[in-house]
Order: sequence, then structure tokens, then C-alpha cells
Amino acid sequence: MVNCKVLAIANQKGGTGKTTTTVNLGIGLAREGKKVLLVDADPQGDLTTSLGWPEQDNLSVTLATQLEGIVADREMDSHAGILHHEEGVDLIPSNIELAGLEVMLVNAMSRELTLKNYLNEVKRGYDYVLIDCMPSLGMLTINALAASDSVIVPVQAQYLPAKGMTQLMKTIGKVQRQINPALKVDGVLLTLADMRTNLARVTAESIRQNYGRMIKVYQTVIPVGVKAAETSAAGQSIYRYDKNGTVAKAYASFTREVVRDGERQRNKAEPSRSR
Ligand SMILES: Nc1ncnc2c1ncn2[C@@H]1O[C@H](COP(=O)(O)OP(=O)(O)OP(=O)(O)O)[C@@H](O)[C@H]1O
Repeated sequence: MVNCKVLAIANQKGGTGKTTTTVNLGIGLAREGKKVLLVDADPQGDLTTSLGWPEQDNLSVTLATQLEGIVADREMDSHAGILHHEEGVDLIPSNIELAGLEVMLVNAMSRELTLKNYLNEVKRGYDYVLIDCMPSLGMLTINALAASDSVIVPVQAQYLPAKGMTQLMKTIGKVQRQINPALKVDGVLLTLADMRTNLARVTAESIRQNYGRMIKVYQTVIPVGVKAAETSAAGQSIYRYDKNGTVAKAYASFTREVVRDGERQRNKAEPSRSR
């Protein structure tokens, strides 16, 4: 696809809903008719488990294999290892081998661009590539930011995230200045919100106050839901596991926001097509 959009789902804080968002935004986009590739860029392999491959150590080709091939400048079948989930998305899986690869990257030529170089070989067939980042700002996350058009930042609505956000924004700024000037922050997604309290609203206001107009907070807020915590073990999206629940409705609405943003950005980039 000429207009493939690469999105990093990133926050160096753990447990903010990155993996859950990657699964349900990805499958949400597939349900809107988009061709979607999900990339597990976390050696914990949570995305791979969440999509139904808990025995990830048995996978013969993973993201680590492909990146190692790029580092070693070896001829590879770049589509080898891509898995197909029954809800219509593809996945480049990961397991703990990716941790060793991160160490190897430090001494590699174009070390920040290894993931970008790999994705350039596979993204052609997709409308969206979503990268589930690990909870750190190390070399793999830098690779994800270098390979992306935009970042979405899931933030737990319960916590005022000022300090962690500053660190993340500094890293994004550095990547924009030194590696990927076109990188955008599409927005902050408030997750795990207890809808009985006002905390989501307070957190959204705090982000707007601290980051001004620089960062958009998505209209949709993802509520806490018991069923949402069970989807990972079931290897299913929330749309299949609990299709009438509030979390499924919220992720469907968030997906529509992301599609609208994509259309707006495309029309801006190609004004003649919007007339
Ligand atoms: N809306 C929700 N309602 C209830 N539980 C949720 C919801 N979203 C995520 N969870 C649960 O919260 C935990 C953290 O979510 P998730 O793994 O998506 O976060 P993460 O940011 O990817 O974590 P890590 O930083 O460890 O990679 C998981 O146990 C997940 O099942």
C-alpha cells in the first residue's frame, strides 16, 4: 500500500494498556476493512501471547530472527514468520530472543534504523502497521519511533503522568531532531479508567495543561472491565470475547477516531484528492 501508516504504541511506564490497545485497535481497524500488521516489539512477547500463541519459545522465526538477518546483512525471506490471526490481522511475533537482539543492536551499523529497514520490506501490503513497544526507552523503542509515522501513548487514567510523560516526550523530541523529523504524536489514550470517578477528566486536563496544544487527548476513554483482563488468556479481541461490553464499545469508538485522523492527515498531505 502506498499509504501505509506505521503507528508506535508507546509508554515506558509498565501496565498502561499498550498491548491491549495494540490488539483491539489492530483488530478494530481490520473490522473497518483495513489490512493490518501487528509487530510485537517487546521481548516479553505479551502481544504474541494475547493473540493466542503462548508457546512463543517454539516459534522458529520471530522479529528477532528478521532483525538479526538485517544486522548480519543476510538474504532473508522477509515474510517468513508472519502469523495470521483468525480475526483478520497479521502478526510478527516475539519472544525472549528479542532481548539478546537489543544488546546486539548497540554495535550494529544503522542501529536505530534496523526495524525501519525490516518494515520497509513488509509494510507494502498493509494499510496500518502497529508496533507494541516495551516499557522502556531503550534501543528497541528508539527503533520503533524511528520506523513510525506517529505515536499513540496509552496512559492510565488513574495517575497524573506528568513525570513519565516528560521523559517520553524528550525521547520523542530527540528522535524527531536526529532520526525521524516526520514523527508525530497523534494523541494520548486514557486507559483503565474507573468511570465512577472523575480521574480520567482530571488526568486529561493535566496533560492538556502540561503539554498545551502539543498533545491531543483522544475523546474516547477506555474503561476498566473484568472481561478485558481475560481476553489475553483467550487469545481473542474484546470484540469477540465480550462484544456488547463497555470496553468493546470504547475500543470501537477509539478505532474510528484513529481512522478519521488517518483520513485527515492523508487529505492534508494530498490536497488534490480531497477536492
Ligand atoms: N480496559 C481494561 N480493563 C481491565 N484490565 C485491563 C484493561 N486493559 C488492560 N488490562 C489489563 O491490565 C494489564 C496491563 O495491560 P497491558 O498488558 O495491555 O499493558 P502494557 O502497557 O502493554 O503492559 P507492559 O508495559 O507490561 O507491556 C493486563 O493484565 C491487562 O489484561
